[in-house]
Amino acid sequence: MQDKQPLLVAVVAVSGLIYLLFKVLTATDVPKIRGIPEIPGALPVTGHLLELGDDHATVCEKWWRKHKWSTFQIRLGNTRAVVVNSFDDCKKMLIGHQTAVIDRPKLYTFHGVISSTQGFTIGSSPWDESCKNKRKAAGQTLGRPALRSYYPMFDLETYCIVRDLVRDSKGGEAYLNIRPYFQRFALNTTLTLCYGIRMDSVWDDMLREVLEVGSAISLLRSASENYQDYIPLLRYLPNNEKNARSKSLRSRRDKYLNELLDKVREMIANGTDKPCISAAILKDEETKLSGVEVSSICLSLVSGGFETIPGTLTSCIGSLSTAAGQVFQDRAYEDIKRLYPDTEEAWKKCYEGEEVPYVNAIVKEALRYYTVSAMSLPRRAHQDIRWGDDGTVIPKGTMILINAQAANHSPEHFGHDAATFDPERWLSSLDPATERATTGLQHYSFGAGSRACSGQLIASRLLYAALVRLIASFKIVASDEEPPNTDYVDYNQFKSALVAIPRDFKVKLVPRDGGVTSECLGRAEERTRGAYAV
Ligand code: HEM
Repeated sequence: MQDKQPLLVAVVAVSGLIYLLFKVLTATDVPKIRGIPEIPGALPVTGHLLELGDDHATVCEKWWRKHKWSTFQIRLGNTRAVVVNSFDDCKKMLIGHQTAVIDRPKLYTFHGVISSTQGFTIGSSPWDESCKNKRKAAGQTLGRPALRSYYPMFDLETYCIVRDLVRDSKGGEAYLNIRPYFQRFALNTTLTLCYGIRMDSVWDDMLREVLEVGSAISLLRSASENYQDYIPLLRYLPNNEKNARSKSLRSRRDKYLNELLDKVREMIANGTDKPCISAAILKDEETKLSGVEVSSICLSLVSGGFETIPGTLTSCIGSLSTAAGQVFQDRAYEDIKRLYPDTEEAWKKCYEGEEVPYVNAIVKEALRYYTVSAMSLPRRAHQDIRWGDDGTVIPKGTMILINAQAANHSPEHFGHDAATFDPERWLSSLDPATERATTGLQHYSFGAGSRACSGQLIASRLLYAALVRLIASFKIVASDEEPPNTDYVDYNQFKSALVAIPRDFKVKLVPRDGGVTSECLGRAEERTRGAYAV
C-alpha cells in the first residue's frame, strides 16, 4: 500500500496539471454565460474559430437552424461572444437593449496597430466622450437637414455614372463591369463631404490607392483573418507578417490622408476651398474637435461608404439584369414615367426625394437581400443585459455579434420566399404602385438602435438617385458569358472581409432613348460645371 502512495500522488499531480492546462487553454475574457446555450465542439485555444471558417454569418445561420437556438454563445479563441440570429432576437438586442449594447470591442490588430495614427473610426470606437462627439458631428453632416446642401453633388456624381457608361457601353454593344463606376461614385461623395475634393476618372491613381488600401484594411478587422486578435500567443511569433502588413497599410493610408488635408490647406490659402468638414475645422469654425477626431470622422465617412454602396448597387444591378429582373426594371421604368411628366424631370427630382415607390422597393430589397455587412459591426455589452425572464444575464464586457444576413433572410419574418430577390415584397399587393406601409425596422443592413449606421439617409438617397437615372437611361441586360451570381451568400467573393465584394460580372446597357439621355446629360453638365475641385 505504501509503495503505491508516490504513484497516487503523481497521478493526482498530473491530473491536476492537465486540468489546470485545460482551464488555461479554454479560458475566456468573460466566463461561460448561464442560460445561453453554447455551440458544442469548441477546441482548446481556438474555440470555434476553425469551425467558423471564412464565412461566419452562414455558419452561424446553419448552427441556428441545426440547434434551433436563435441566440447562442461561442468562443473566438479567448473571447466569448453571444451571436444573435433571428429578426426578432436582433430587434430585442439592438432596440430593446440599445443602451446596454452601445459599446464596440477593441481588437488588437485594428485598434492597436492600424489605428494608432489617425484614431479609431466611429464604427470601431468604444463608447466614450470622444465617440459621442464624433457621432454627433457625423450626425450633423449626414442628417436630413444637411442633405439639401448636397444636391449639387448628388447631381454631379450620378451624372458622371451615366456619362461614362454611355461613353463606354458603345450604344449598348459592349459588355461592362459596372463596379468601378460605382466605386468612384461612393468615394467621390464622401471625399467631397470631408475634403471638398473629387476625382473625375474612374481609374485615377489616388482613387485606386484609397480603394485598395481601404479594402485591405477592412480585411484586418475580420475575425477569420486575424486570429492574433483572439489567440494572443500568435502576436509574439517572430516576423509577424500581419503586423508588418498592418504597418505598411497604415503608412500608405497616412500618406493619402495627409495629401488630401494638404490640398484643403492649399485651397484655403487660394480662397478656392469648398464647404466641407476639414475646411471648417482647419479654419476653426466653432469646433470642439481635436485634430485626431477630425481625421477619424473623415476616415469614418470615407470607409463607411466606399465598399457598402458599390457592393449594394453592383449586386442590385446584377439581379435586375437577369431574365427575372427585366420585369422589375420595366415596372420601375413605368413607375418613374407615372410620377414624372418626362425623363428630364425624373433626372432633376431623383436627388431631392425618394418618390418613386417601385424604385424605393428595389433599394430596400437590394439592401435586405445582399446584406453587404453580413455580421454587421461587432458590439460590446456596456452594462449587464437581462436576457429573458429566467434571470439570464449577459455580463458587461461580452462581445455581441449580430448576424444581419440571417435576420434579413428569416422566413419567420419575411415568409417562405425570404431567399428570393423580390422588390415587390415591399409593395402593396392590391396596388403595385403603392409602397406597403412598413413601420419600424425593415431590415438589418444598416444595423439598428444606438450605434446604427450614421450614413443610412445619404446611402439610401445615393442608391435611389443612381437607380432612377440608370433605369431611365438603359435597359440593363446580363452577359451570357459572364453572368452575375445572384445567390445571397455566394455573390460575395471575399467572405472573410467585413463588407462583401461582389464577384465580377458584365452587363450591357441598351439605351432606352439615346436622344433624351444626351439632353439630360447636357443639362446636368451645365448645372454641375465647376461645382467641385477635381
Ligand atoms: C449601403 C450603404 C451602407 C451600409 C449597408 C452600411 C452599413 C452599416 C452597418 C451595418 C453599420 C453598423 C451598425 C450597427 O452596429 O448597428 C454601420 C455603421 C456606420 N456607418 Fe454605415 N453603411 C452604409 C453606408 C454608409 C455611409 C455612406 C456612411 C458615411 C458617409 C456610413 C457611415 C457609418 C458610420 C459612421 C457608422 C458607425 C456608427 C457607430 O458606430 O456609431 N455608412 N454602417
